[in-house]
Amino acid sequence: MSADLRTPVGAARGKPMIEVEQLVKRYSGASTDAVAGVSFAVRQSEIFALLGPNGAGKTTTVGMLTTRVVPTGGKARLAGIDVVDQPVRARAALAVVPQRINLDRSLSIRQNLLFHAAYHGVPTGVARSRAQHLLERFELTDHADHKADLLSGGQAQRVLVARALMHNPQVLFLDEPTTGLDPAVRLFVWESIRELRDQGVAMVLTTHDMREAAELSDRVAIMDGGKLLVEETPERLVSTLPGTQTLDLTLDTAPGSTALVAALKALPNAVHVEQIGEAVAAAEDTRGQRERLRLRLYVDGDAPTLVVPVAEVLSEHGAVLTDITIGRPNLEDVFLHHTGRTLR
Ligand SMILES: Nc1ncnc2c1ncn2[C@@H]1O[C@H](COP(=O)(O)OP(=O)(O)OP(=O)(O)O)[C@@H](O)[C@H]1O
Repeated sequence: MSADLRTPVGAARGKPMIEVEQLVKRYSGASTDAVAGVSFAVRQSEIFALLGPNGAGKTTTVGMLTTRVVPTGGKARLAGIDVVDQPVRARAALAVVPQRINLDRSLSIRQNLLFHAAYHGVPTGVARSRAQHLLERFELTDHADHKADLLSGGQAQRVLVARALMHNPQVLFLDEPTTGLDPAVRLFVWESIRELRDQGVAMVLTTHDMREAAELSDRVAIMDGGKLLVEETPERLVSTLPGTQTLDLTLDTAPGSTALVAALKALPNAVHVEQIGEAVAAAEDTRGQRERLRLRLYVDGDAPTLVVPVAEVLSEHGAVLTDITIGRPNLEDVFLHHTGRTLR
């Protein structure tokens, strides 16, 4: 990155760059709050992931922080600037990498970068050299004068990140930054995000991809029903889960599996059982109506020793095992544990 891009490399994670206090949004006509009193802070050189199922309130929260949505309560400051009292100054401090490619298709890549800089009042000379630097940094120089509508998805995503950096933001909001990208471009974008962190940028990442959240974030918040349920480092979140290994079971069973789940939970070393997603109706057979169920068993100790006892319990309850996988708890399990849902 160019020398003019913000704080020196290795800047200490220090000053709070995003400060959110009891932020509330109730859309007009709604009977409940879309965001119901959320508080958190993100420091310089920190990546904060905001995770949650559909309708949790993530977009609304980010909307308030980026001045697109007016809060109905609480406070939010970016780089010390109140987003409601001083939206223009707040917008100068922030940038958004959107999920949807919203480049001006009639302009070249370079022009897209320069227009963005002009909108933010960056002097022309500075904008030109910054654009050149970012085009090189994001390996876009060969395409700099091509129209934006000729780009591949991966190239367009790199342009979106480059464009966001044209006015040198202190706070960056990333919305599903690598969805749909091939693995190589994805790693490249991740690497660029880490470099920005090293340069002092504070980032809020919204993603449905648990691997992305685990790879990038310093802290993760899980949101549901307009509230933050937990907020911690990814490692600590995983370590607070019950059990050290997991057994994922897919089975066909009669509807209503309470007794089966209780019997699995009662097995030695089984510490917790969670249903993954909704049960799906399966074909009827001689035993009557059946459904397909996915369960995750959290196990203390050696999960393989539980495979035979699990099979016995299933057979006692007339269930047929169709798939079994041994794993370790990860961020996805944390999500499931707190929201009762998988991400997709
Ligand atoms: N403009 C709006 N007017 C009224 N209600 C809205 C508006 N935008 C969002 N909502 C409601 O606010 C709640 C939170 O929605 P929001 O889009 O913030 O959630 P989200 O976590 O971003 O979900 P997703 O992952 O689906 O994008 C939902 O109940 C949604 O229907």
